[in-house]
Amino acid sequence: MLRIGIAGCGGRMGRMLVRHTLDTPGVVLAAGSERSGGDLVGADVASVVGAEPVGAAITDDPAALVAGCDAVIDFTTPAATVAHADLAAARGTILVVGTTGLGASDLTRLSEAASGARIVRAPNMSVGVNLLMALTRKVAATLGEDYDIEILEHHHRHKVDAPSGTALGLGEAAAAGRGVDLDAAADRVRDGHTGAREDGRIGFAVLRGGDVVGDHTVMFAGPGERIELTHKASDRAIYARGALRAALWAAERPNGLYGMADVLGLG
Ligand SMILES: NC(=O)C1=CN([C@@H]2O[C@H](COP(=O)(O)OP(=O)(O)OC[C@H]3O[C@@H](n4cnc5c(N)ncnc54)[C@H](OP(=O)(O)O)[C@@H]3O)[C@@H](O)[C@H]2O)C=CC1
Ligand SMILES: O=C(O)C1=N[C@H](C(=O)O)C[C@H](O)C1
Repeated sequence: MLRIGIAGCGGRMGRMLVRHTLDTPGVVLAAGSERSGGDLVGADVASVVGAEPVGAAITDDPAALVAGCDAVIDFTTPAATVAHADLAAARGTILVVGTTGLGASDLTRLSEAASGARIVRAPNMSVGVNLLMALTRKVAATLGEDYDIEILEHHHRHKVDAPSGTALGLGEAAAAGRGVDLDAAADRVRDGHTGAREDGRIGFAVLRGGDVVGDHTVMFAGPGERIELTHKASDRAIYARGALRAALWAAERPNGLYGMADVLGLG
């Protein structure tokens, strides 16, 4: 049995992960954490979904979380995630990272930590979105620059980072298909008198509102036609199932930094 610890177990994804850990064969709910001073600290981790106690109290000590399980699943904040990565590397604990909004220095910290731990990081753990990424790369590689690439995303009103990690991942896939660097090609914001669209750009458009779980479209707008590849999430369970699959997959792998394409065999 793989002992799972859920970082940020009181959050939207944290609760979904607790529920799925309780219901998934081969894993056991062993630990959970919340931010220091949070109301849930000290409660049984299963209580966040109203389930029978599992005998593990929610901690606000990240070291205790990492020490109390074989695999931490982390959908929290960039600052918490990099701290978990350092601790996971020191103990050889598996780390599955769903947190988005990580900066370049955070990603470097995760890479360094992966010399001491198995880390799976993905901005989206669903099977559908990872297939969409593979399709996006293929379509971008097939079409020429006369097809303008625009990436649209819509999320719930509580989301704090933009564009979404998934939208940026789709941008990376499109850029890789075209053989260009996303940082150089991306138009992440447009406002005012921007001038006409330049060839070769990859544009982003962000919507926030309501309780939308996560919608993403990659549009290839060409002369006389448009191709739109769309994924719409209606249940956060797709991310929780992917994260648990990643933890079980990583348990059989050597230390290193992996993505969902590795877990799903799409690489
Ligand atoms: N990769 C994927 O498939 C997916 C990724 N995500 C990403 O996951 C992240 C979380 O999303 P969501 O669940 O909606 O957000 P929430 O804000 O609902 O959940 C985050 C939780 O982490 C807690 N937290 C914050 N800091 C710490 C800390 N230092 N230690 C322990 N817990 C902490 C928060 O507590 P508090 O409320 O007190 O701050 C909160 O309970 C986002 O980055 C989101 O983009 C979301 C869905 C799918
Ligand atoms: O914050 C969310 O909710 C989501 N975040 C991830 C992202 O930034 O892409 C994944 C999913 O879209 C939901």
